[in-house]
Parts: sequence; C-alpha cells; structure tokens
Amino acid sequence: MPAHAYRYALPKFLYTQHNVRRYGFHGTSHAYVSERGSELAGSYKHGGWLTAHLGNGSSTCAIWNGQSVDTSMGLTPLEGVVMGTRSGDVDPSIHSFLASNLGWDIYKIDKMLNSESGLLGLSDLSNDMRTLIEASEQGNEDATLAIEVFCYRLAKSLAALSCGLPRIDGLFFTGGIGENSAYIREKTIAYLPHFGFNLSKEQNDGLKRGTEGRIDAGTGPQIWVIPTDEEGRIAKETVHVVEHEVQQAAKKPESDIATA
Ligand SMILES: Nc1ncnc2c1ncn2[C@@H]1O[C@H](COP(=O)(O)OP(=O)(O)O)[C@@H](O)[C@H]1O
Ligand SMILES: CC(=O)OP(=O)(O)O
Ligand SMILES: [Mg+2]
Repeated sequence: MPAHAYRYALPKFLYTQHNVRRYGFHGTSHAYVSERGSELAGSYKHGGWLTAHLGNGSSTCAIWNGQSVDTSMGLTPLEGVVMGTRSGDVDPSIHSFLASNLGWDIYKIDKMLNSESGLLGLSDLSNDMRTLIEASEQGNEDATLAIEVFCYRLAKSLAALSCGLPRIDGLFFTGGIGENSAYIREKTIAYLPHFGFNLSKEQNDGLKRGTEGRIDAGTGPQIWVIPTDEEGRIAKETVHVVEHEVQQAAKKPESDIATA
C-alpha cells in the first residue's frame, strides 16, 4: 500500500515512534481471490480489481497489477464496512460523546463497537445474515434496515477504494455472504450505478453454493464470485517461507550452521 493510503492524518510521531497506521486484514483472502479471479478473467495479476470479503468480519480491497493499493480495515479490524458485530467506520468522537453523556469508560465503548454493533446492533436480533434475510422477508423492519445499511456502506467503501485504481476491470465477491447471497450482491451493485456494472440476474441467482463464476451480463466491469481459500493460501505462503529458509541455510558454510 502507498503511504497516502496507509497513513492516518494524525501527529507524525504516532506513526514514526508507535507504528500507528492502517495495516488491513483478510490479506490472505484478498490475495487468493484477486489472483484466482484475475486468472479466470484471463489477466492474471493484471489490471484493477476490487474485492469484497464478506464474512463475520468484512473488508474490501483495491488491487492494481497484483498488489494491494488500499483496503478498508485499519490499525485494527474495526475500521471500514459494517460487519456481523463490528460497527465499521463511526465518528471517532463517539468515544468522548459516550464518556461525557453516559459515563462509559474506554473498554466499554470498545466492546460495544466490536461486539455489540454492526448487523447485530442495528437489527437488535442477530449478527447472522441468513437470519436477517429471513426476518426481513417476514417483515422485520430492523432486519431490513440492517441489510440496507450493510449494502450501502459496502458500496460506499468500494466506490472510495476505486480512487486507488487507474481503472476498474472488475469486482470479486467472497466470504460466507459474498459467496452465498445473490440478494446481497444484487443490492450492493444497485448502489453503484455510476460504475457501469451490469449484473446478470440469471447468472447471479443461478450460481451454485461454493462454485466460482462470472455474474455480469458481458458489458461494463466484470463481476465474479470466487470462493475464498484462506487455508490454502496460508499453506502456500508457509511453504514459500520454509523453502526460502532452507535455501538460505544451504548457502551457509557448515561451520556457521553448527554454531548458529
Ligand atoms: N446463503 C446465505 N445467505 C446469506 N448469508 C449467508 C449464507 N450462507 C452464509 N451466510 C453468512 O455468512 C456469514 C459467515 O461467513 P463466513 O465467511 O463463514 O464467516 P467467518 O468470517 O467467521 O469465516 C454469516 O453472516 C452467514 O449468515
Ligand atoms: C479480521 C477478521 O475479521 O477476521 P474474521 O473474518 O475471521 O472474523
Ligand atoms: Mg472466514
């Protein structure tokens, strides 16, 4: 990520002396999905792609030529989009507001933002998207609003991250919600009318659980569902590190290894 994407507009010493910056999370998923997706699209690690990892924790990422250029999570996984129990972005002055008005301490506020907010907080019902979709279908207005906020804020995050890309070749959905909910995918795309996305309702609704597939109608940026493989990616990167270590050790004279 470039510094203009990872630096917070905070006093410099917090970065230089205390490493306060945006780091991002779900990196193994965004890396796997963008590589696999761009490979299926015929442009392996080329072009500009957006990824939406939507699970219990959710985040978005912008990738240019195989490199992450921006992402929605920050110093911690709390920043960014609405999640199962995390609020995502809020006005940071909510801390002083709640401290002054309700007498809450910092730990209570942090717990509320991480464990009692998001879909659970909005709906006052559940952090589970399946439960909320069912409740919404049965007329639960809080569940309906929670879903709407989730999709709107997700679209808003994708639109913001697009600023990091010279062009948008496409969007990949992944994670439990992204892989399995045609409804959430459709609602999210509907909030991005200026990007020229053209979702195929038939392909979107027809995609079978756990399968990868393209769901746009052939015009505008591509849209794909790519089931993530975080475990496979972690295994692959572990092998890479071990192989590198073995190669380095093989280069050292035996006397060095014996005394190391
Ligand atoms: N068919 C579905 N429709 C909507 N949401 C779904 C569906 N299947 C799974 N989900 C949602 O996926 C989320 C869990 O995603 P997952 O990636 O498994 O989580 P984790 O981040 O814990 O790995 C839950 O909110 C769950 O309701
Ligand atoms: C960082 C994070 O939210 O992880 P998970 O999706 O596993 O909850
Ligand atoms: Mg997961």
